[in-house]
Amino acid sequence: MAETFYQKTTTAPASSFDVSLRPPAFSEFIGQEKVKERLLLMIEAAKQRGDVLDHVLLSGPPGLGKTTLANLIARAAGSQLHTTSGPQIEKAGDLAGVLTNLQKGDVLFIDEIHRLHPAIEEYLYPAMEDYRLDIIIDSGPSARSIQLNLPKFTLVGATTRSGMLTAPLRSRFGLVNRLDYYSLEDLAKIIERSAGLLDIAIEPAGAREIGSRARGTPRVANALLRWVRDYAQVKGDGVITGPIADAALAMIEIDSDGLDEMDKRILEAMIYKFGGNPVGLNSLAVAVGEDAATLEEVHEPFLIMQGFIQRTPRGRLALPAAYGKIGAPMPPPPARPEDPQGSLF
Ligand SMILES: Nc1ncnc2c1ncn2[C@@H]1O[C@H](COP(=O)(O)OP(=O)(O)OP(=O)(O)O)[C@@H](O)[C@H]1O
Repeated sequence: MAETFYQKTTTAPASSFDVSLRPPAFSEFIGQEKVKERLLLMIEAAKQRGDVLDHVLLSGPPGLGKTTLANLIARAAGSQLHTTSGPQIEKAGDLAGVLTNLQKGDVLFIDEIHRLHPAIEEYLYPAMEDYRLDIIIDSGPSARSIQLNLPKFTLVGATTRSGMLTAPLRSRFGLVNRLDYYSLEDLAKIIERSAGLLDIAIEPAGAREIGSRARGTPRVANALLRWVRDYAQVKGDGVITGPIADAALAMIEIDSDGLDEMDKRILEAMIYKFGGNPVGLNSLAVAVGEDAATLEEVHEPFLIMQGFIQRTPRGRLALPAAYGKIGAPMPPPPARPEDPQGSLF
């Protein structure tokens, strides 16, 4: 399946390693059962009707398989996949170029669709709804609109920030799917599958050890596997056992819950620098020296899911588990203003 020239994977951090491990069929895609079931049903129904698939939105933190699913949707539908991303479409002309290059039934994958410019997003509405593109050419008094008919196509949008998607865009997707973090069982299966493909000897305990520290994320699991393989080769006999995986991950400071140095720095800043008070995203980003978007898309969802922090209307708050993780004493409970020095009752 050839991919078009405008595929520049500047924003998608998939490496050639990721690509080589990408499941080639739904049957090899582990986990996310509900999402798979819905997609397969939708593909089957469209095939029975001889129709083109409806538009699909995939949301969730990075590395959970959105790009992989876009590939699988195109394959299962027997369609050609075209890939681009929100930031790559800078002008209406870029979008027109992409859309007019499509054939009937093709799948257009737009990664980071929440980063599309609002003016460009508006061109997408009639394209998605009526397979029509209205473009304005020229400006001033000679400005005029021309209408292009597009072939029926399927848009697969991926976003790590579904909250940033505008309501009109979201409502134009026939199916909206949120990908969840993977269970330890599924991650262990993914690691064993990847190890098989890469010819790495691994024991089930080794796969579980890596899986338990992979932040619920297949891309992280595969990256850790690669590191542990190197460690096993140099420090052991090449076989990834539980203790080898444990020692290898300790060496790169990934703890037993999968927290890395940045996660711990975030918890420390919240507790020590901000005194355990609610803190805003930007202040936190400055305090830990990390980009606010990375904090929000990568670290925060994982720390929330693990019960270390909470989002409140006043900002991010460290929970008791965070104090336990970094060995800080819990703050005293706040004084109750409605209970001044000795009430009468
Ligand atoms: N369910 C799965 N089973 C097996 N491997 C998986 C699964 N999901 C993802 N992977 C592997 O994890 C890696 C990352 O997946 P992918 O690139 O699809 O993530 P993504 O969600 O699109 O990330 P991003 O949004 O950051 O591009 C790939 O190597 C892929 O093969």
